[in-house]
Amino acid sequence: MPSPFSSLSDFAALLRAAPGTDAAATQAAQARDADLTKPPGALGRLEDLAQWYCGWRGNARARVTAPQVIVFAGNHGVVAQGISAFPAAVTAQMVANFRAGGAAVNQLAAQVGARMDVVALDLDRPTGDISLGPAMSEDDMLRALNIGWDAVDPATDLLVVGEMGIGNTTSAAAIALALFGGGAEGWTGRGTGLADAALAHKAQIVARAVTVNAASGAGGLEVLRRLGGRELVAMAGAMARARQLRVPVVLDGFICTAAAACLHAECPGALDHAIAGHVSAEPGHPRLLHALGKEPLLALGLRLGEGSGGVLAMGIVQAALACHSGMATFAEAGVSGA
Ligand SMILES: O=C(O)c1ccc[n+]([C@@H]2O[C@H](COP(=O)([O-])O)[C@@H](O)[C@H]2O)c1
Ligand SMILES: Cc1cc2nc[nH]c2cc1C
Repeated sequence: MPSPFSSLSDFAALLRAAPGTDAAATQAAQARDADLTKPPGALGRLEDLAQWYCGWRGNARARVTAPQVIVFAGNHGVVAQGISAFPAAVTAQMVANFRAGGAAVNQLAAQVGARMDVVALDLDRPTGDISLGPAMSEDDMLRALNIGWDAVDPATDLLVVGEMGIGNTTSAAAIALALFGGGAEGWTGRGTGLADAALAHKAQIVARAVTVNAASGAGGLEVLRRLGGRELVAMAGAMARARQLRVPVVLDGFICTAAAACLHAECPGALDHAIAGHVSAEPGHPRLLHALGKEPLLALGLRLGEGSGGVLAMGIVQAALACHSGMATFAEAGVSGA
């Protein structure tokens, strides 16, 4: 199928024209919820989740039957500045591990019955060092957006986009700083486990990246092009495709949320089909979720990426829909109402 966008402004127009929820399905799901054999509200956030999901799927009695996780991988020129505890070679090595089934996300995807795809983006051609200039050209960004867009299975009904990219917490922190301001220190964390001395240096690199790229106040897609990585761009492309298909998205950690925040900055409402799966231990993540108005489902101290926290939260969404769509009503079960 030919790409539906051939410029960043085409892509932005697609975001603005994206579909919303089905109000009738939401209403019918609310009515069903009120009839189920439980005290009103007793399933807490599971009830909100189920109604939200039914609205996006246009089905008042929906279930999650075809979840998908896509792990995008990219390499980052800024690694040359000494901002990660691990060498860039680990990105490709972990891609091999994902493909062999040996990573954490492989085990978690199997737990929830999710299809898992691994997409490596030009690992032997890292992005430009963002502390010196833009990460990528518009052409490069369009390629990565298209790769993300095409990676979504049109038959999926719940999507997690995960990532692998040594150095990408520096990109994510720079994106957060450019979009939401404040000091670089507040958005900069240890990533894979940086020591104290290197952490202060990393915050300086984050601040420099935003200044050098004049990224504060630039549009969301421009911020993503100048400060992102190919895996972040592909995640944004996949999340936009999911929206077009009315497929709900579960966000993962700091990097995934930074990619998502660029869509939100470009087009407010672009993340209405997305929920926060978890809050990671990276200190910028709770701040970013707060800025996006997203309440995480889980808080387990994860700081792995790969889609791991998002996939765990998929299990909660599946459970919410199993209750909503499988429970008996008071009338069906012969249970007396209040
Ligand atoms: O998801 C998160 O919140 C998260 C927090 C810290 C690290 N990571 C993962 O660690 C890698 C980036 O860390 P770093 O230190 O190399 O920037 C990348 O592969 C991410 O998947 C992920
Ligand atoms: C080993 C390793 C696994 C990862 N998975 C996601 N990011 C990662 C970073 C490292 C270093």
